[in-house]
Parts: sequence; structure tokens; C-alpha cells
Amino acid sequence: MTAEPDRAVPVVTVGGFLGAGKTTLVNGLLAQSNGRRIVVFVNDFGAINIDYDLIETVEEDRISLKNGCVCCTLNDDLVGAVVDYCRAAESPDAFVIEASGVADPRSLDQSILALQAAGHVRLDNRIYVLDADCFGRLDYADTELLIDHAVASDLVLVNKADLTTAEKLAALRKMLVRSSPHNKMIETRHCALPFDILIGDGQRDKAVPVPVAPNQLLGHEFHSWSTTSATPINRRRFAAFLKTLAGSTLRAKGRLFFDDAPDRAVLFDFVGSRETRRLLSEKTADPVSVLVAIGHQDRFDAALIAQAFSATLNPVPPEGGRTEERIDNPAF
Ligand SMILES: Nc1nc2c(ncn2[C@@H]2O[C@H](COP(=O)(O)OP(=O)(O)OP(=O)(O)O)[C@@H](O)[C@H]2O)c(=O)[nH]1
Repeated sequence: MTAEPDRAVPVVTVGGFLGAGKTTLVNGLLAQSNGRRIVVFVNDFGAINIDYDLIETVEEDRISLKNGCVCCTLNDDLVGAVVDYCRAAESPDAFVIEASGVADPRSLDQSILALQAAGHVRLDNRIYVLDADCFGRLDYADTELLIDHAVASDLVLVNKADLTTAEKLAALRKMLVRSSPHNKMIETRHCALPFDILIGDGQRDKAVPVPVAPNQLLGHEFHSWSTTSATPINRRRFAAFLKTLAGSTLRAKGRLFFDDAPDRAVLFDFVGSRETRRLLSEKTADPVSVLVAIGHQDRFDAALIAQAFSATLNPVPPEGGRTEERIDNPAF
């Protein structure tokens, strides 16, 4: 049975390479919800950094906010999850779906078109976030594919405009316009845009068909490494670890506890060669550092990163101590 067409809930997808700013955009949307009930599907649950005061309940794969919004993990059954929300007594005002940084965002289109055909949702906007700072440092295969993904979207955010020069921005704009003269494009800092530009009826030009594209993987295979550690990190030795990361890693992020403030979490973000750290004000009762790094298979040396990270632990954990590591092929 199909849903009533006038109840079709708008869906916005957010794609972009590792660290481009997708989560920043989603956080910005949640902050502007203003009474609208938004259901967000995110690939990386931990990265949604929600103000503690806004959280109503936290479950394993779902955070409910006091403002009526919900964040859920994006898993294999996106269609089932969306249908369940649409059938609930109070259906959401919008769905926002963030694609993984190593996935082809077009792979979401097929599920959404099926949901649209059944009358549950209405594809409202496909946003693609491009990191203007890192773009020029990627290799040819990746830049070509990112341009493909960008031109297949409805709105391109040329983000991190604050980190690059006017000349580089102009060159990137020119390249995008040449590839797709009809693409909507906006330069942004921290993806800061008014809600109504991102979500709302009639964002996308209905005359433009959504081509059903195969799920084209990015030019390389990506590998990741992750660790958790209850032993605090030595701040000085961490600087040496960063040099190892910079040699092979595209993206790393984590929630870290350093030995000079062992109960205060630091949110760590590393993109390209740039890192940011943010100290959280509240104290944590059970401080356990969590860190994940990702890079191209051919340049990423997980064993070297693991070794460099162990050297930051002070004191070095005992054999069989509370340090766990995983090296795998990610859904980052
Ligand atoms: N200077 C600057 N930093 C930005 C901007 N947008 C995002 N960032 C920072 O870039 C880092 C990565 O941003 P995220 O929003 O986590 O990127 P993402 O695309 O969700 O990353 P993945 O989920 O790992 O693919 C964070 O430290 C952001 O604060 C911007 O316009 N300017």
C-alpha cells in the first residue's frame, strides 16, 4: 500500500569526501530545526556532537533530542527505517541522510527513489560538500570522481572557503562550472547556510532526472585503523604521533584524554594535514580514548600508526591491558 502523496516527507542527502564538512552541515541543520522534527541518519554516530543539554535519551543506535529531532545510525535497512518513521503517528518534517565519506553518495538515490515511488518521501535536495582546502592535494583519480559526485548533486557547497585563497576558489569554481554549467554552487565556511536553502519544498529542479548510477567506489581502496585506550595520552609524545599520521593518513578523528587533564575529553579532528582539538568542559567519569584513522590502502601503514600511538601512552600499558585495536576495511 502506498502512502498519501501529500504526506511525503522531504529527504535531503549529504555527500562529500572524508572530512569535507558533512557532519558540520548536519549539526548546523539540527541547531536550526526550530520546532521541526528532523530525523537524521548518519554513518558515524559518534561524530554528531550534540549539546548535552539538548539530549533527551541515548540508546545504542539512536539519540533523541528534546527538540523532537532524532539521530540514528545509517545501516543496511535504510528503507525499512524510513518507512517505520513515516508510519509513526507523528511522522517527521524531514529526513537528512549523511553518506559515508568513502561511499558514492549516488548509491543512496536508488533507495530514496523507491521510497518516493511508494509515496513515503519526496527527494528534496542532494547536497554535496567539497573541501576547497584539500581538493588540490588529492590525486587525479580522486579529484575526477569527486567532480563526478559533485555534478550529480543538486547543490554543491564549496566548503572551507576560509582555508584557501581566492585564486584557488576561482579555479575550483571554474572547473565545476565547466563540468556542469547548471549546478547550483555556494561557497561556505563551516557549511553555514540558512535552513531554508538546504531543506524545503522545491529545492531541486524536478525536471532534472536522478540518474541511477552504479555504486562507484572511489579511486582507491581505503583502510582504517582504530583504537581505544583507558591509559591517558602523553601530550608531548602525541606531537610525534601526528607526524606519523601526516605521512599516510587522509582523515583521523577521536575523543582523546591527555595525561595533563585526564578526565576532560578533547575532540580531535585531522583532515589532510590540518588538525583541530577542542577541549570539552564537562568532566568524564570513565575516560577512554577512542581514535580512528583512514588512508589509501597503498599509502596507509596501520602497523606503523599503531606503534606510534602506543608510544604516546604514558605509562605504556601493561601486556593485556585495556587497549584494543582494530585494523580493517572501513565504513568510515
Ligand atoms: N576551517 C574550517 N574548518 C571546517 C570547515 N568545515 C568543517 N571544518 C572542520 O573540518 C573537520 C571535519 O569536518 P566534519 O564535518 O567532521 O567532516 P565530515 O565530512 O563529516 O567527515 P567524515 O565523516 O570523516 O567524512 C572538523 O574539524 C570541522 O570543524 C570550514 O569551512 N572551515
